[in-house]
Amino acid sequence: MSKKPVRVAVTGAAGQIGYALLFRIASGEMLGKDQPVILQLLEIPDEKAQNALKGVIMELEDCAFPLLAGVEAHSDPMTAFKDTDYALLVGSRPRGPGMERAELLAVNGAIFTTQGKALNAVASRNVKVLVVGNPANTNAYIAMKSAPDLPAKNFTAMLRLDHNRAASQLAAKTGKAVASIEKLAVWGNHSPTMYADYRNATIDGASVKDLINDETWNRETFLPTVGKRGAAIIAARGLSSAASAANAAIDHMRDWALGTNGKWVTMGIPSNGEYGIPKEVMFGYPVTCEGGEYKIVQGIEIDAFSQECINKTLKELTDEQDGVKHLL
Ligand SMILES: NC(=O)c1ccc[n+]([C@@H]2O[C@H](COP(=O)([O-])OP(=O)(O)OC[C@H]3O[C@@H](n4cnc5c(N)ncnc54)[C@H](O)[C@@H]3O)[C@@H](O)[C@H]2O)c1
Ligand SMILES: O=C(O)C[C@H](O)C(=O)O
Repeated sequence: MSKKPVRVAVTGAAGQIGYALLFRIASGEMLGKDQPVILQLLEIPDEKAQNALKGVIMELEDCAFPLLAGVEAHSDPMTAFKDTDYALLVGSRPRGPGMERAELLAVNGAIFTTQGKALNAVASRNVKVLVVGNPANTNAYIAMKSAPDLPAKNFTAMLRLDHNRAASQLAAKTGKAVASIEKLAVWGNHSPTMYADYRNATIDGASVKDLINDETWNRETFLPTVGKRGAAIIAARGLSSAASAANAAIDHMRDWALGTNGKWVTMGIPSNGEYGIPKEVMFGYPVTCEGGEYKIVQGIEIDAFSQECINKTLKELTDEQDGVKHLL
């Protein structure tokens, strides 16, 4: 018997990430090739944006996806999020050249108060929320704090693009297949302060740290390359990453919903005090997923350099949190 359709809300659906994301969700790449979906798409109540959304919906229809059980266009989060099982909060302004993501808080932060409240009021009580819009960690924190009737653990931020970027850099450095990399972690904020940590990573069982054996490369090339990759893409494309961001969103939700078979992935999640991070800070952690739940990888040794990196990214996040108190 075929499965009951699930409801997937996507905001910013007519934007560039939306365009790279929706067709893959509708084709079953996110929730499985046997899971029908109803797309509940949100755009701003502006004629141009709503027209663009209509065009995207026409294209979705023209794909005749067997798993697409319905598509709805919305301009109000209170209807877009009704009974939704999954919510991908993409809609918000991207940064331009020369900006840091934190500078977007002033223009984007309030979106997540409104949308958190709407999720609180009308979404499924088990909704899984992924915040993509930047600055993703603090926007996810705002949404979580604006939805007190939903479990805090249901709110997550996207660090998966950083995880995938780090894996790809390590594959290139070692000349090994990216799929063979295990036990990689990215700690903290989706910003240049993030700490991509390959101390425990393995390739076909061998230590990546031993294979590379170059701490200067780690500190002076790898960490800045991964941390500043978003800016490098903006400089090259004139626009922020879209296809790779959509791909990371698919990876994040698929792994959360369907499990990782013990493999470590990175998710931005509200801390419960793990690794000394204060409760509720939306922090990038290595996790494994099973049965629709994520679990932080425990027992990782934090050496002095790692602690220094974690402290730096934590400080940035707590400063961002302090700066949005007026929105909560
Ligand atoms: N976390 C990550 O790894 C990551 C990666 C890439 C991009 N991003 C961020 O994702 C966001 C979207 O990027 P994009 O390239 O798709 O931008 P875009 O400008 O192409 O599209 C954004 C869309 O969101 C819509 N929108 C704005 N406010 C909205 C609201 N309140 N409700 C619903 N829709 C709204 C806009 O009308 C627009 O169509 C940006 O903030 C960007 O910085 C995050
Ligand atoms: O860097 C940006 O502003 C977009 C995105 O967060 C990215 O990492 O590519």
